[in-house]
Amino acid sequence: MVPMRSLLFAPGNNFRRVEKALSLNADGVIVDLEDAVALTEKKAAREMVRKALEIPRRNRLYVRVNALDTDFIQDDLEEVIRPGLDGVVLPKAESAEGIRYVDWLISQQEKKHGLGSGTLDLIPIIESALGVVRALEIASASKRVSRLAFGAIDFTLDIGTNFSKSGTEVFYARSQLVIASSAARIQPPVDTPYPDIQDIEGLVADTKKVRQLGFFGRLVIHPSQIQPVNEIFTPTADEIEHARRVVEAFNEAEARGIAAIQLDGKFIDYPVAARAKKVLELVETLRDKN
Ligand SMILES: CC(C)(COP(=O)(O)OP(=O)(O)OC[C@H]1O[C@@H](n2cnc3c(N)ncnc32)[C@H](O)[C@@H]1OP(=O)(O)O)[C@@H](O)C(=O)NCCC(=O)NCCSC(=O)C[C@@](O)(CC(=O)O)C(=O)O
Ligand SMILES: [Mg+2]
Repeated sequence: MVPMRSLLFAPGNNFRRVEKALSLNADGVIVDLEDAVALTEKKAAREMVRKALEIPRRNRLYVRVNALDTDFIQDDLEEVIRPGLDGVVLPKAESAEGIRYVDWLISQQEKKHGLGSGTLDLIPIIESALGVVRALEIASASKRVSRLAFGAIDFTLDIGTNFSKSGTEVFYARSQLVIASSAARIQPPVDTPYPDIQDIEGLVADTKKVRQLGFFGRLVIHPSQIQPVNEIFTPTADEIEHARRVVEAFNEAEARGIAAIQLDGKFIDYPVAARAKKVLELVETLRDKN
């Protein structure tokens, strides 16, 4: 599993920002060809993505192409899929057929550029009512789909409201993405960008809330959002210590034929121990990455 705690967007027509994004500690960078790029700049932005692929980096590099209902997507994919690109982010994903079509377009480019078949990752952004309703079929449409992402600003526009600090209006959609991802056996979803760049306290509170809902990782739009988001998706020393004790105590009990014990007054059984093992696995993956 590739840990994707933070995915930083950088506008595809602003090379300085793309360069800077690639030098920061976001787990992934998404060079945007869609909404952050004016119609007149779309072509130039594709060239920037190719230039960006030559920059040494520690993070995974994705490109957000334009949506399926635009005239841009085919050329976007043709002109930006090159060795070094890790994946494609598809905005406004609404159907399994759409995902399969994009999967096929990506496969053509993989063949053309000598990339292994299926190497490129695909992250659909669910940001409409129809996308939320069809989340499971979108998540299951191609082996290439590693995880879904949520886009709350377009989503709330679609359902006729706005993305509020309380997030009441997106609670159902967020949970639907978590459940669909789990049912499709893909990675947990990545949450929407938090638009109030100056409100780090609000970002932290909202991100802790979505972690509890079952998300892993968040789209970010400004360098100041990377560290707080990375921290929330990194187990703390106390969480690691607790997970170690749970696994140790459970393994000992299991060896004696017991599968229900208590530790510090709390009940431990198979699913509790499995959860603790997952925490330790995440710690190992993050260690391998650094
Ligand atoms: C918001 C703002 C313009 C503010 O700029 P400002 O210049 O005022 O910020 P400052 O604080 O002055 O920057 C201080 C220093 O950081 C550098 N710096 C800033 N941002 C950086 C960055 N991202 N990457 C690298 N570097 C960066 C800057 O260059 C400067 O560097 P330096 O000069 O060296 O000091 C800027 O952040 C920005 O462009 N963000 C990305 C916007 C974007 O890609 N949006 C599209 C994707 S979201 C989307 O589409 C979601 C969704 O799909 C979801 C839904 O549906 O819900 C939808 O539809 O909405
Ligand atoms: Mg959007």
